[in-house]
Amino acid sequence: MATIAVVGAGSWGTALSMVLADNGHKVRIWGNRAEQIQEMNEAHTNNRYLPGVRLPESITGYTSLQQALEGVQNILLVVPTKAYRDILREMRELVTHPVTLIHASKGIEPDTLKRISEMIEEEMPAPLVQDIVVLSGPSHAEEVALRQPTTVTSASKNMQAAEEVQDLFINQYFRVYTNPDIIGVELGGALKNIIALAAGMTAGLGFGDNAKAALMTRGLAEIARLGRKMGAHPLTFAGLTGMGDLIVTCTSVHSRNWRAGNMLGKGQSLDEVLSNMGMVVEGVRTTKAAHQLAQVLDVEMPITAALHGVLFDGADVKEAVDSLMGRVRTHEVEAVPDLL
Ligand SMILES: NC(=O)C1=CN([C@@H]2O[C@H](COP(=O)(O)OP(=O)(O)OC[C@H]3O[C@@H](n4cnc5c(N)ncnc54)[C@H](OP(=O)(O)O)[C@@H]3O)[C@@H](O)[C@H]2O)C=CC1
Ligand SMILES: O=C(CO)COP(=O)(O)O
Repeated sequence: MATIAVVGAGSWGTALSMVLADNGHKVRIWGNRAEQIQEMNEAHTNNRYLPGVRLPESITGYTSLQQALEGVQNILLVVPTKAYRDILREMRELVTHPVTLIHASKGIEPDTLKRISEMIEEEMPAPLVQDIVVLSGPSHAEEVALRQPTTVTSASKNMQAAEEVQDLFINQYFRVYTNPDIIGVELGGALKNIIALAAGMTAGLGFGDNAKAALMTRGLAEIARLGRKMGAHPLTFAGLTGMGDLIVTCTSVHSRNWRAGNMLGKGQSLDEVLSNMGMVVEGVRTTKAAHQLAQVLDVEMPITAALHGVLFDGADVKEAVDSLMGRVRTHEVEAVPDLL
């Protein structure tokens, strides 16, 4: 059994710590708020992020990053994407031997247009980090913490590392597959948040399941279009980290992105929505990044562009829907014209 450091004590870091603890591993979870770490160590709860859930006693909270990381072989990084650069810079001063860095976050950095594994490579190059493994899939923390059946994917350029991470996490309620397509896995997890925001918005406007299905299907088409251009394997988008995560995020009451979109659709401002949420809504920054990527790589992403207009350029939500519905008519499947 291993000792694993989990950096990030929010909902997902805590739920994944529970999976590791259930598998017999010792977990050192790091968070930056002393009162929260004290609660985790003494009451074995994390009520702000997972209310009503009791944590296994083999999870120990740390406020010292140095102590949490000392001597471990595996580090699981689960902070919001915007915190990555700072935390990685702190970590590189503390890590003394080559580690496997597992990340379970979902986002793309605006302006640099980097995926998370690329940020890790930049900030903690080899030999500090031996392997990078991404853990992603349709998995709301609230359900994992109740030990409800969940499936995810472990992706790495090094399949042996992906399999080692599969071994750490897999159990009877948490089934882990492997996939070598780290680009597709990271993009699917990050980009579905954009579509979930849009799906929440249409629900907020009072539209029904037809609109939701349209967004999910056409959303997947534009995710795959960008993904192919970025070197992902197209089939990854039909899997857990593509279609699977799109389904769960666009249809679950747990999704922060869907709920944020819903509030926007009902007329709240972006600032109001983000301050009421109290948890990370990754899709907002990722919309900015994906819109930039679409422009740089010349990929058509109409839903992303419409959402970008609403979030950052003051466009009206209803008008954004009208403009999407009124686009120039086209084929559904891009390969079809070649076949005719
Ligand atoms: N929740 C879920 O079901 C899932 C989430 N994810 C992904 O996991 C990542 C983390 O999300 P999640 O745990 O849900 O987020 P939460 O909002 O639940 O928690 C965020 C955590 O990160 C900490 N944090 C925020 N900013 C910083 C910072 N600058 N430095 C260090 N720590 C910071 C917060 O600390 P504090 O409390 O002090 O603010 C908190 O512990 C996201 O990328 C998300 O997309 C992926 C799959 C499922
Ligand atoms: O990624 C997730 C589920 O797989 C969590 O989505 P939200 O961040 O929208 O809650």
